[in-house]
Amino acid sequence: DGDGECRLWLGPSHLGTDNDPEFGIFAGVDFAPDEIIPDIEVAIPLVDWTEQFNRDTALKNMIVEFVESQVWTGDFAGAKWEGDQNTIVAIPGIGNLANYHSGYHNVDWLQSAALLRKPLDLFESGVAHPARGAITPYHNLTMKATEHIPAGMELFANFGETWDNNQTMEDSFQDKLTRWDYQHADQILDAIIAFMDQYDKDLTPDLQENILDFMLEKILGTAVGKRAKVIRSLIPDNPKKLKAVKEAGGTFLYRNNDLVKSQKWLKKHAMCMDNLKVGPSTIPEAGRGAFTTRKIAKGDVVVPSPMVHIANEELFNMYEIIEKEDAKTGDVTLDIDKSNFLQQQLLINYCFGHRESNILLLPIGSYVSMINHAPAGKANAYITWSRHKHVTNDHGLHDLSIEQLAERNKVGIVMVVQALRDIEVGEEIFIDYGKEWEAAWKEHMAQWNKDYEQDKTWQLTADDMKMQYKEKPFEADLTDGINPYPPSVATTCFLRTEDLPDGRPRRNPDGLEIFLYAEDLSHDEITGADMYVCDVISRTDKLTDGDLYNYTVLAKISDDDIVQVENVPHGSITFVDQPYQGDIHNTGGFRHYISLRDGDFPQAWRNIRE
Ligand SMILES: C[S@@+](CC[C@H](N)C(=O)[O-])C[C@H]1O[C@@H](n2cnc3c(N)ncnc32)[C@H](O)[C@@H]1O
Repeated sequence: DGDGECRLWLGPSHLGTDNDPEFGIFAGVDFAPDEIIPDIEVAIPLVDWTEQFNRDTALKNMIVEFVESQVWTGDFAGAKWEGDQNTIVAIPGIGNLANYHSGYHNVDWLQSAALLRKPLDLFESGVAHPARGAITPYHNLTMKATEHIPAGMELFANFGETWDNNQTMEDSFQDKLTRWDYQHADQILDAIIAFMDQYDKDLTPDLQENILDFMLEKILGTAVGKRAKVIRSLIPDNPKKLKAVKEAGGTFLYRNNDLVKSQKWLKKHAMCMDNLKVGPSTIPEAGRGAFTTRKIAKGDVVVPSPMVHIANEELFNMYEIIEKEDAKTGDVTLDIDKSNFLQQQLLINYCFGHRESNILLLPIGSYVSMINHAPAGKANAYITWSRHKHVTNDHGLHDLSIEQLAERNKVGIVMVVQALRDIEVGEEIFIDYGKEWEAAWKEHMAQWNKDYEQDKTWQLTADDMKMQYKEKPFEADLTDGINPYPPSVATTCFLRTEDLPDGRPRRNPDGLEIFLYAEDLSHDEITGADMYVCDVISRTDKLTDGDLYNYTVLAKISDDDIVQVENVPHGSITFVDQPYQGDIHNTGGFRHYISLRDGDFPQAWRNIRE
C-alpha cells in the first residue's frame, strides 16, 4: 500500500492556544541525527521584492510585512543574484511550516543540497521549451535532523542567529531559557555522566549523591557565568535521574516531555502530510509533478494545505527599476517606472486566486505546489476547505473583507486536496486549475509555437553549464579578461578562508590579498552566505584527492573588495545565472494563478466583481 507509516504530520503547534491556533509539523517516526526530513521542496523567488513597490499605504505595508514573515532570504536557495536588489524566496512545506522555538531546534537546512543541486533534467540544453520560465529552477531545498527526533515531536527549525537576536524576551514564543542554556546543560550532563560511569564501581550511592551535589552546588552553583543558575536548574540533583534525562533526548526534551505526542494524538489532532513525493510530470509541458506514496481512497484527504494569504495581487507586478536623484541633496534612490511593466512574479503560478478578487493564496502543504492541472473528468483530486476538527480554519474568515484579512498576520486558512476517486500508489495527482487557467495556457502554447517555430535555440543557462563542467575542468585562461562562458552566466565559489602559512607573500602582484581555502570546509557545511561571484584564474593540472582539480580564484567579497583564494576544490565552484538572465525573466514566460472552485470562493473576498 505504499510507504508505510506516515512520517510527517500537520497539526496544532505547541506554540498556539485553543483560541489562537498555530500549525506545525510533527515527526510521525523517529529521525536519527543528520537524517533527511522527507519534504524536499522548491524555492520560488520574489525578485527585487523590496524595490518593486512603494509601501505607500498602511494596508500595503501590512501585506508586505506578512509576506516577509513567511519567506527566506534568497541565500538559502542560491537565488541571491536573481535580480539586482533584494530577492527573497518562498519555500512551501517544511520551509514554511516548521516553527521557531527560542529554546530548541531539531531541524536545520542542509544548504549544500540546494546550493550544489544537480540541474533539473526537464529541458534540453539550448532548446526552447514552453515550461521554461513558467516553473522555478530552485529545487532540492532540504532539511535534516540536527539531533535524534522521537516520533511525535514537533519540528522546530533553526532560524539563525539573526532571528534569535531579534526576538524579545516578552514574545509569547519564548522559553525563558535559550537554546544555548540547554546546550550548555547537556554538555555538563554528559561530563557528569562520563565521570560517574568511569568510577562507577568505586562509588556508593551515597558518595555519588555527594559528588553530584558538590559539582552542582559548589562548582556550577557558584560559577560566576550569568546563566549558571539557570543551567543548574536543568540538571537533576538525583544521580539516578541523570541517565533518564539523557535518554529522554537531553535537558530540553526531559523538561518539556509533553511536547512528544502519541500516535493516538497525532491520528486524532493532526493530518498526514507525507502522501506525496515529487518527480517529473507525466505531462511533458508541465515540469515536475506530485505523485502518491500511499493508496488514497475516494473522498480521503491527499494532503492538507495551509494557505498564506497575499491580500493584493498587484504586489506581484514587476516594473523597470530606475535611479532617482534628489534635486536638492543629489542622493540617489531606487524607484520603479510604472510605465514600464515587465511581467508578474513567478510566484503567481503557484498561487490560488479567483477572477473576481485580487487576493492570492499560496499553498504551503507539502508538495501541494507541485500538483499540476488536468481538466475536469481527468483530474483525480480537487482542493477545498478543510473540515478537519483540529487542522482547520476559523470559518469566520470567509466573512472578512480583504482589508480585514490583510490585518491577520498569521496563517489561518487551511484547505485540503481531496481524492475524487480511489488513487493507486505512484499515480500523479491532478486538480482542475479552472477555465481561465486553461485558456491562458492554450494562448501561451499558441504564442510559444509561433515565436519558436523557425528557431528553437535558447540561451544557455547556469544549469547547462553545471552539466558541462561537472567533470570537465573550469576554464582558467582569462587572458585579456575575456569571459570563457556565455555572458548570461557567472562562476561562483563557496568560500571560507584561512590565512596563508608564514613566509608566503600575502598579496598578489596586483596588490590583492591572498587567502587559502579553509581546509576543513566540507561540502555539507556550505551555506548560501559563503557564496561569492568568482573568476577562476589558474588550476592545478592534476587530480587532487577526492576532487577533480584545485583552482586559484579571484572572489568578489563586495563591490570594492576582491581577494585571491587558493586551493579551491572543483566541487566548490558552480554557476549562477547573471541578474535577470535566468529563464524566469523571459517576458514570454507563462503567468497565471490557479482558480479556486467558484463555490469555494467566499463572496466577501470578491472585491473586483463587475
Ligand atoms: C503550481 S505549479 C505546478 C508545479 C510545476 N509543474 C513545477 O514544476 O514547478 C503550476 C505550473 O505548472 C505548470 N503546469 C501545471 N499543469 C500543467 C499542464 N497541465 N500543462 C502544462 N503546464 C502545466 C504550469 O507552468 C503552471 O504555471
